[in-house]
Amino acid sequence: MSDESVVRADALHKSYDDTVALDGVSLSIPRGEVFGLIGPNGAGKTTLVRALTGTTAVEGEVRTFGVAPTEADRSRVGLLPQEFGPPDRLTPRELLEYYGGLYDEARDPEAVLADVGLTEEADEWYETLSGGQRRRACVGIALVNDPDLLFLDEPTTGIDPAGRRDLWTLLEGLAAGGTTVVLTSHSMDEVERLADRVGLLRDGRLVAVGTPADLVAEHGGPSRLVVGVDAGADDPAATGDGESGAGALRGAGFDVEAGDGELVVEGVTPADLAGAVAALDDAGVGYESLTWTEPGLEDVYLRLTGERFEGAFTPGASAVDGEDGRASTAPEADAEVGR
Ligand SMILES: Nc1ncnc2c1ncn2[C@@H]1O[C@H](COP(=O)(O)OP(=O)(O)OP(=O)(O)O)[C@@H](O)[C@H]1O
Repeated sequence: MSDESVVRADALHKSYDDTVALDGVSLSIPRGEVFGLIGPNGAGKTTLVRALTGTTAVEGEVRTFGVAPTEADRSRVGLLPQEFGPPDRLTPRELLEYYGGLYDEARDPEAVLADVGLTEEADEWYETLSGGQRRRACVGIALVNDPDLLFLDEPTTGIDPAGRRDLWTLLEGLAAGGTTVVLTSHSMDEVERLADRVGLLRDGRLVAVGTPADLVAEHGGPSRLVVGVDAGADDPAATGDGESGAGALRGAGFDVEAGDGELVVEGVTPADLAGAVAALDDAGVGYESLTWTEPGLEDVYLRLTGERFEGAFTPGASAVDGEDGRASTAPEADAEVGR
């Protein structure tokens, strides 16, 4: 592994009685990288963060800045644990002053408050803040020593969409300035946007590591066109007579799987879309919706963990309304998986 690594782990193992939390995890994270850790509940993400920060003992070797985490210069490391409860009867400003006072040098609390969007709530007790505001305060505490290495265990849980985007912009700026970030999250859009590389943990093992694009290309599966049809109006058993949606699409050369109220065509490229729509229109087939979906990190997650969940948007999905034919972009993916 490279000597340039800010974080390096070799063959980490950790068990709690019969529960294997880490089962041979090795990784190397270079300076300035945002490394996203994803995986189902109980996969070992928090245990890995704790191992990398020296807050739990593990078998194997961990190095941060080339030394054991317990030996590393703590002024260079920021940690936002998954569960962190600072004193309730302090305000965000007081919390930042307090935690900043633990270091020889700390950032100006006002600047940190601005970074995490708490300037207006700076003088309210922590206990009176909303859940998302509390989480922002906790993120601020992790930033107060201006760390070179930042561990964030589910940092945006409970933070509203605008606040999440603000925080993402902040983290992108930190990474651009050379801060190394280890981020665990159940939000696939968060990880897909922020992470240079992603590690997927399952049962204590890193089962895939790569850039989001590489993981999607390798494990994401094909793009899909789903045509929503009135179940009664389309004949799922149609074999290409041109009178049903399935037949029309098959007649145009598409491999169609017909289900209850929907026709699914896999591997449709953007260039194929117009042909599919034309085939349906030419055959006079009525349809309720057309949804074209590119695979995203969420598909990688679902495929590699074998998990399924209902009602989630998929990153990159766009829809064409069957009524007026206008293309529209689906709401940005905000699926939280594994919860
Ligand atoms: N202190 C502990 N004592 C006993 N078992 C533990 C302890 N900490 C974690 N475990 C177990 O180790 C496994 C990994 O837990 P961990 O918290 O690392 O998972 P995670 O991926 O962070 O999960 P989540 O997404 O729910 O936060 C789980 O089976 C968990 O029950």
